[in-house]
Amino acid sequence: MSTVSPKSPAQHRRGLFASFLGYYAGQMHLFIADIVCAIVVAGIDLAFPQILRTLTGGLFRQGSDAITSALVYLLVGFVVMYAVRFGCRYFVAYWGHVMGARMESRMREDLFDAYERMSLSFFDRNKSGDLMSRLVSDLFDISEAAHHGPEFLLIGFIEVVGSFAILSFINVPLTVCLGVVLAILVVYNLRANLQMKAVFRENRVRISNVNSRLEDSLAGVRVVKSFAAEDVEREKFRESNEAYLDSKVRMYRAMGRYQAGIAALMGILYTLIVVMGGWLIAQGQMEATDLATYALYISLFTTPIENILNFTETFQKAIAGFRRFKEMVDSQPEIEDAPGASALKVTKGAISYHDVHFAYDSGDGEGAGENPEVIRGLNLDIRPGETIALVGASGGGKSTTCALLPRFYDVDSGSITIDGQDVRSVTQRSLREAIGIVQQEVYLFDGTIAENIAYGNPRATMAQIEQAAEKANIAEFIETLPDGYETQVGERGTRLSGGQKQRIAIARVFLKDPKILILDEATSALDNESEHAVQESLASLSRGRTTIVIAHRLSTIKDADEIATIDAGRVVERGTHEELLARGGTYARYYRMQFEGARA
Ligand SMILES: Nc1ncnc2c1ncn2[C@@H]1O[C@H](COP(=O)(O)OP(=O)(O)OP(=O)(O)O)[C@@H](O)[C@H]1O
Repeated sequence: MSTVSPKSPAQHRRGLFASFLGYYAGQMHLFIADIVCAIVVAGIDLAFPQILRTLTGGLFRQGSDAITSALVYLLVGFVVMYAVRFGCRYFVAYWGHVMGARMESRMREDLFDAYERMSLSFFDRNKSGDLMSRLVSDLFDISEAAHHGPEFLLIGFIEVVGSFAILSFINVPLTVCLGVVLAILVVYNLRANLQMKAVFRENRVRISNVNSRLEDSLAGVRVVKSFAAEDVEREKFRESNEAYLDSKVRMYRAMGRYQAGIAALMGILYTLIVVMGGWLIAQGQMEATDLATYALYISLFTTPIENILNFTETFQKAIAGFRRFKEMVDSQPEIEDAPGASALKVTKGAISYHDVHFAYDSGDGEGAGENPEVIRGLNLDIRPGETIALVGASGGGKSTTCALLPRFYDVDSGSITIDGQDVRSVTQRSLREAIGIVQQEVYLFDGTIAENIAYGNPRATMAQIEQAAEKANIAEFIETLPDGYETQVGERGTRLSGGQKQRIAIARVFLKDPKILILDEATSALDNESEHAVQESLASLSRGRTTIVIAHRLSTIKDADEIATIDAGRVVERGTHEELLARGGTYARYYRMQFEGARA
């Protein structure tokens, strides 16, 4: 399992906040300017009703000449004030968003780095749709909160405190009444927030299910088409889409109730103020101008509170998103280089498995001991330059045996050595550089043929790429293409045949030129003709390299130097093709089954 250092909840919250603040680094100038602009906007908004109060209370009661000359100053003053407000608003809306987008971009890079760092078992446990939704929607929520948060909170705080002070100055009894309604509003909001949190969480899970469904269906589109299973896929997608819709409906119901509740409270507040204010005016305890000004300040007082309360939705999503983000970027890969690990030195290419035990971690929280062992005391010595074929029943552990060599997973006990060096004691980079893998499933990246052959070696020259293609028996085909090596292979190599993709994968390994080779059912998916061509390329690739081959078609491996039969995670017999046939054991039985099956 990935590990996160244990911390108390308070420490965890502080750490989370500190690391969130860390993403403002390098943007401080924008952050400060954003805050200054926000303060200016809040100040101007606060000043306006007070100016109006002064005018209606004093100036507008003087003669028309005095009003006319004052209006010119007033006009100039208002133009300047609103021009400044316009500039500040623009800055907050534009640069504030840019700042948020830059933070989001940095977080996206950090998250992608974390994904790249993770061991294979992490990807066994996590759905790619979920990982994608973290990269897209979570980070968007965080960036929104990062830039709107300080601005809303600060403008809101200044307007609320400023207008409350002015409201209290204008009329105390009315402000007491306002305070009571405000207290109810806050309690109401806190309760509604608790309910909404659960709805948001559910909503997030549902959208990641939709993403996973979509991912799955698009990745398996060929299987879908070949089974004419579009309706099945549609139905599965409809289910997760409807579940998402349901959760959205619940979310909007909760939000609707919440906002309607706020509107009702505001209605009650205004009614109370007008009735109480009217009564105070009738009693001669308040001026009509003051009541009008009071009403204007109420909206300055309550609008930011509403904004802040509404913002809590974004804020909550951002907190949940940032927590998930941090959990991911702080996770340590299960497989790491040992302290002081040295580079692997392959002198001859001898491989040894010593009493290896291994179980896949099911990721359900159980300890490794609870998971069924797939490799159970496997011993295997492979001589330098030898080609050894692993055969055996499906699920016996052949692919797992191979996956342990480049440390895609770590053994639970026992050890694997290359030229006497434990694979856990050397750097993963040097280990994986020494091993070339050709699998049944070839993955080509969207790009040109040349880019795909040179994958992992961006410094490869065109001559080297062509030479690798030559050795893999694919150069001739590439040269017939109008764009040659610059031909786009399409997403996952969809524009190429299985055999062509396979030979491009082989060319990749030729270019890499590793000392050790793993061929995991590299030809099983091909027809006889393609298999023959690929087989030739593989034979030339394995020359002079220690090679482990897994193949179900025994005809393709009978030329191997040795064959090891693996059953239930152990090597049960080993020898040359002839020796094993003569022994009449498991291999001989498989061979007869396939041979007779082919003749039947
Ligand atoms: N990533 C994984 N997570 C959990 N279990 C796995 C994983 N990969 C394989 N297994 C399980 O490990 C066992 C051995 O699988 P493995 O692929 O090594 O067998 P194999 O001999 O190569 O089979 P085949 O010939 O069918 O490819 C199987 O029971 C399989 O279900």
